[in-house]
Amino acid sequence: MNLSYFFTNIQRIFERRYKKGAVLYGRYEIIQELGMGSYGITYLANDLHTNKQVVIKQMRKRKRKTREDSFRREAAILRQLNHSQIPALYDTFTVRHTPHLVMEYMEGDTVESLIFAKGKVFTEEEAFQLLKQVLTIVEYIHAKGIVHRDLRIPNILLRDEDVCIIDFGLARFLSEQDPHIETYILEKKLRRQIDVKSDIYALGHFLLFLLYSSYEPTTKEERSWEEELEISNFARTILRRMLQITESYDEIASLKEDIDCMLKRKERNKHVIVS
Ligand SMILES: Nc1ncnc2c1ncn2[C@@H]1O[C@H](COP(=O)(O)OP(=O)(O)OP(=O)(O)O)[C@@H](O)[C@H]1O
Repeated sequence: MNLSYFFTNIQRIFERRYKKGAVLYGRYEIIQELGMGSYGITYLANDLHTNKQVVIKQMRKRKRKTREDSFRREAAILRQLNHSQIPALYDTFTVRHTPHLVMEYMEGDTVESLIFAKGKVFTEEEAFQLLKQVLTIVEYIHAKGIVHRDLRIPNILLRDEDVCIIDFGLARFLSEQDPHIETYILEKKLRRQIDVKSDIYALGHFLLFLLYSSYEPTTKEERSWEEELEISNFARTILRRMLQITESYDEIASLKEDIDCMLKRKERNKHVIVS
């Protein structure tokens, strides 16, 4: 027996992870495990009442108190959000003292798997077009008084032409405070502050991943993104503000305005070149 198989099985027993075919709460039949995050184990399941596929998140056992609070908060946040590009919360239940969330299954590819498994390449224009779609959803989330705090490539997925945002496990109401914020290192602080700027900062890194998808290294020497990426000056200026290298955007609306302006300029330049 190899070591990783051994540890997986120990964890399965300790966490009481469900196997394919298990029926939870007399209603949800497990199809497969999708992954184990820091707070929960996520499954794809079939809702036997509606015959629809759903996602079930089972709270992990360790650090019970923190995780229970986090599950309650995630449920409260999802309940506030009513948007076709955000998973709807369908149900919550507790079995054997373990809370579970049942939510909408957002079928599609995460941006992470598109880039790293499927080799998708984004041009500068495509990257900003995609970012604009994400921003429309994030603007809605902020308008509901919520900040996501985990806008990374595995949590943004593409379903046909639509973008979806998943995993609200770290989301917070903007009215809350994080008592540990001062103990975080700078990078974590910038991502986790309960402020809309954290989402803008995280989306700066999201944008870097999109732009790097078309990057071909010409030297082994590691350089900064500003040296490596060949992007327009306008794109660079926007990115610098998103990453808080220069004065940060205070809200999504002004970032969207800049992106619109940049995309319009690109469109005009295309016509100038053609005519
Ligand atoms: N509503 C959903 N629809 C479709 N897939 C989902 C949904 N929620 C989660 N997933 C998928 O389930 C897997 C596990 O997700 P989960 O959020 O539990 O953990 P994680 O992202 O691996 O870790 P962490 O939460 O610690 O970042 C991921 O591959 C994610 O894409």
